[in-house]
Amino acid sequence: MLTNSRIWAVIPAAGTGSRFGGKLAKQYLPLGGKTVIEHSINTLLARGDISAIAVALHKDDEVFSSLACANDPRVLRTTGGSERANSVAQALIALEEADDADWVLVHDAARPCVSQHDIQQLLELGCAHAVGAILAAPMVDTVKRSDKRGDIAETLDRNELWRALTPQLFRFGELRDALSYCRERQFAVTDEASAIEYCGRRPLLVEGSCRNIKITYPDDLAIAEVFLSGEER
Ligand SMILES: Nc1ccn([C@@H]2O[C@H](COP(=O)(O)OP(=O)(O)OP(=O)(O)O)[C@@H](O)[C@H]2O)c(=O)n1
Ligand SMILES: C[C@](O)(CO)[C@H](O)COP(=O)(O)O
Repeated sequence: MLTNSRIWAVIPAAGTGSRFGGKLAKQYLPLGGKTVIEHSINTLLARGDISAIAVALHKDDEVFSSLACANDPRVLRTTGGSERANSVAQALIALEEADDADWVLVHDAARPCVSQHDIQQLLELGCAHAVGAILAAPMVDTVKRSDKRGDIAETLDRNELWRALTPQLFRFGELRDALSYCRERQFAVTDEASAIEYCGRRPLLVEGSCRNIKITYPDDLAIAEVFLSGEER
């Protein structure tokens, strides 16, 4: 057993996909015979040790209820907010039975290619860590910082740089309080780890597959199709 505490999950799915474009939000686009979000949710549902999954939906969402996973007794719905962090905070509130010491995995609806292997690694290492952990991918390119004109200001040491992925794993109460702390101070929080970091804590980086892409632009969908095609995950 990974932990004596329960494990819950949150799927922020209230975004409008402004960078992707199109009429239908990217989480509902078809991908390998399902929608993008169904891959993300089904991969978590396939684990028997997740007590429930709270999905944060856009206030005008009319699609989610038509998906098969919407009828799963472990899938709860709530309305998200204008920023991703607000959507996550709302979803935590929806998990009414969670205790502060329980663990919660937060995973973007828009990351349909996450593997069971990477989730298992995250849980094994994260539940053994004092703060929690996130999946992340080491930087493979040479990285530049630009100045205001767009000229190169410096070349960064990529050996210290990682791209933050999801899922991200934290104690339920600590994450709720960290998000609230940052919201009150209007700190920019683009992932759960940054909220925890603002509170002076240092989560663990767990190396995950670079196939765990976020569908952000249209080309990403074609890449995800290739990653998911006929593959044992
Ligand atoms: N207010 C928001 C914004 C984003 N998300 C979710 O957070 C994940 C990652 O966000 P991103 O890829 O930025 O999605 P969008 O906000 O939809 O895209 P964009 O920034 O291009 O508008 C997605 O699953 C998205 O649905 C959310 O729940 N609530
Ligand atoms: C949480 C996240 O997926 C980590 O990379 C990301 O920060 C969310 O997406 P956004 O593009 O920053 O909204």
